[in-house]
Amino acid sequence: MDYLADERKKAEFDVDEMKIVWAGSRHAFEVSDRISKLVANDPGFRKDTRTMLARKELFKNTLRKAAYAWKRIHDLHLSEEEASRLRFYVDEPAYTDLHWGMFVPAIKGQGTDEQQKKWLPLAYKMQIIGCYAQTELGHGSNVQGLETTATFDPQTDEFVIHSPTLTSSKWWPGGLGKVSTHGVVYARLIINGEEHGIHGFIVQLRSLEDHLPLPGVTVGDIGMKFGNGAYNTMDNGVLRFDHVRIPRNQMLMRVSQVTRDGKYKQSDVPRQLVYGTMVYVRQTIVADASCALSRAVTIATRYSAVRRQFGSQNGGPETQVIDYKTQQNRLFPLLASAYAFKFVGEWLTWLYNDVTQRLQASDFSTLPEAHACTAGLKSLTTTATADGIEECRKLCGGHGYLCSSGLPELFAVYVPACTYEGDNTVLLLQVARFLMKTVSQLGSGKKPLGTISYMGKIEHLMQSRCTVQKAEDWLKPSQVLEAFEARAVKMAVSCAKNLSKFTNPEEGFAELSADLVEAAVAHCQLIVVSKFIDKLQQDIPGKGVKQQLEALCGIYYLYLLHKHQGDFLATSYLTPKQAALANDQLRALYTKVRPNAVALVDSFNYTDHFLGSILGCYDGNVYPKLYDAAWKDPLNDSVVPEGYHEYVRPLLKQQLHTAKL
Ligand SMILES: CCCCCCCCCCCCCCCCCCCCCCC/C=C/C(=O)SCCNC(=O)CCNC(=O)[C@H](O)C(C)(C)COP(=O)(O)OP(=O)(O)OC[C@H]1O[C@@H](n2cnc3c(N)ncnc32)[C@H](O)[C@@H]1OP(=O)(O)O
Ligand SMILES: Cc1cc2nc3c(=O)[nH]c(=O)nc-3n(C[C@H](O)[C@H](O)[C@H](O)COP(=O)(O)OP(=O)(O)OC[C@H]3O[C@@H](n4cnc5c(N)ncnc54)[C@H](O)[C@@H]3O)c2cc1C
Repeated sequence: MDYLADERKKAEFDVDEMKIVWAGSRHAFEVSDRISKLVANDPGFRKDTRTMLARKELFKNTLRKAAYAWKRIHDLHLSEEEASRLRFYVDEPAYTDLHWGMFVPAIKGQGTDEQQKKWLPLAYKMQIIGCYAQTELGHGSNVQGLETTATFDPQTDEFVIHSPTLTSSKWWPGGLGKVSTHGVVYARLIINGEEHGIHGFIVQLRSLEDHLPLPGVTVGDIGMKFGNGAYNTMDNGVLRFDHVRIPRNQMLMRVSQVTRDGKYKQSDVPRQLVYGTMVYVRQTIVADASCALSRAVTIATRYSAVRRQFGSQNGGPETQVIDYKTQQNRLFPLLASAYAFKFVGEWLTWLYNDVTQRLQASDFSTLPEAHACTAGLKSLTTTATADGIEECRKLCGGHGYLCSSGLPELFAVYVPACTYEGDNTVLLLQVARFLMKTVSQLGSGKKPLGTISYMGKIEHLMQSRCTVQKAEDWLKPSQVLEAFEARAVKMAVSCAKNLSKFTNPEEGFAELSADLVEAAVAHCQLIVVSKFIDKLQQDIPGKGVKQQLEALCGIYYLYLLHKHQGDFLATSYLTPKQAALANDQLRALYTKVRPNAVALVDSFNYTDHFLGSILGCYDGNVYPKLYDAAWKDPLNDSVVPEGYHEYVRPLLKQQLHTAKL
């Protein structure tokens, strides 16, 4: 029986068409739909006991799943797109993520043609397994501060890789702890006593015969991480080198080279390309944020439609908690954010592909913007998604705290995304640097392009005032864009003015860094809002689909406007009355979205297997499932628990000395 059938009947739009919008294309939908069912129906990919397994058992099970996934990919002749969908629906972090997601891209992006020819075929067949070994015990954010050394030995034509201190131990790389045979290891290049900065080197870590560490290599897992199950399926590792020798041609030499006679040469590509793998992964993290958030929102929305508390009249049913405005005000902006992040993720993938093509044609002009966009949007979307998952847990009340809700594990797996691939604050400071540079160049005749083109309208934006007179005026895209542009430009200019008061710009930057981070957030929010609005300019078929997306877009920007009202008011673009009208419009949009809420999360097309949540199951039959699951918990295997006779019974039977106690 479908306990959510009434909700589904209320939908005012074509859910099948919305599924295609969400997937990106009809083809993408068909692939995704087919692979999600394939995974859901395969007992080899079961994951319902994951939070109950001890680490060793959990890890072994992940190794089994990864091998099984690889076999299925081969047996079924899956394409790259299908394999990537399979990884997504298997829904378990594993060493394979780092192999495919960072090791291979690092060789592709930073290796010469010759190096790619040698290493990629081995990596593609998984005859070697690689990780990305950059972070150390002492330094993660400060890449220039890494201590591992790679010293060129001209006698033998080798590099000597060494960990000179405890803090130079590699620490965190995923897949390193127990599985990787190789790593792209980042180290300070030293030639003839002279330092040449951080470079990547392909280093073999373990024997391909018996998997033992090679001489001079000390390697292991760094231990349990946050949450049950969760990211503990991954072997994040520690690694030390004691004068390990590798051939000279294992330095990744696309960006710079070391010749046989020990000369250091720089190609005509910018040295920042050494950071290229991080740009790539940040882009994939943005594309992934909408998936994690939409998953949590699906659970919270379906459950909020099932759950009833208070409000019974004349013995009738109580109120569905989704009908409380407070619930809507917490839930619907997250639903809207999931869609917003989907569209900005699609756009960022386009931007990344564009910059990659330009780099191949030696056009490096858009690299700073690509860096700022990937860094800023990675920060914005992961922070909002991690916070959003936790909010969804609270939206589900007490039951949200049960592992069977799926939300605790989802949060524990997701939250490190705020830290890995760049701490979110550190990344926003990169965006702020980019903004300050842009503002400082405004008078120079250099036209700001792309996501900072609005800075070209600075004079207009500094003076313009909001013209909204009634709540519906907040539905005009041009009005909304101007509001977000004026806020972003005014915050950036205010920071730049304050910075100019310092004689030492670096000191000023450090002192004003909290304001700079806020200016960076305003800029990134503008990007997300503008990409959502751009999406709505496209032809979107299907009854009512565009209207629902317009309502969600409105919720996304009006919620931000309400939350950051202080910024908008402080920059004098808005009056308090106009801010209040924005809030009136926001409430009106909640009412519009309410009957469509369940259908809007159905449009994500997630299987029950993928959701892994009793509260979010498609049929909404929550209570019997919760009740049954409780009895299946291993603690209920026996009526009287182990330890009763040892620890509880003696307490119950003790003779107290003081009867008054
Ligand atoms: C069980 C299931 C099994 C299934 C099996 C299926 C098998 C097959 C399936 C195949 C499917 C594929 C699946 C793939 C999945 C992919 C998923 C990926 C998973 C990802 C997991 C994440 C793991 C985490 C990894 C990491 O964390 S790696 C380490 C990351 N580290 C950081 O991010 C460090 C952060 N710090 C920095 O980036 C920098 O140092 C800094 C930006 C802070 C700069 O600091 P600094 O000020 O010192 O700067 P520099 O002097 O170095 O440079 C300044 C100038 O350079 C510019 N700059 C800086 N960075 C960049 C950049 N990245 N790009 C371009 N330019 C850059 C600055 O702007 C400065 O420029 P200016 O001088 O002009 O101002
Ligand atoms: C689950 C997980 C997986 C990972 N996988 C990998 C991997 O595969 N390979 C790899 O190489 N690394 C990996 N990492 C490491 C990760 O990239 C780093 O932890 C991350 O870049 C943050 O660096 P940090 O740990 O040095 O943090 P720190 O920089 O020490 O941050 C600590 C605090 O200091 C603040 N801070 C730091 N610098 C500044 C500044 N300049 N201004 C203001 N505030 C500042 C930060 O905001 C933060 O609040 C992984 C980490 C995790 C958690």
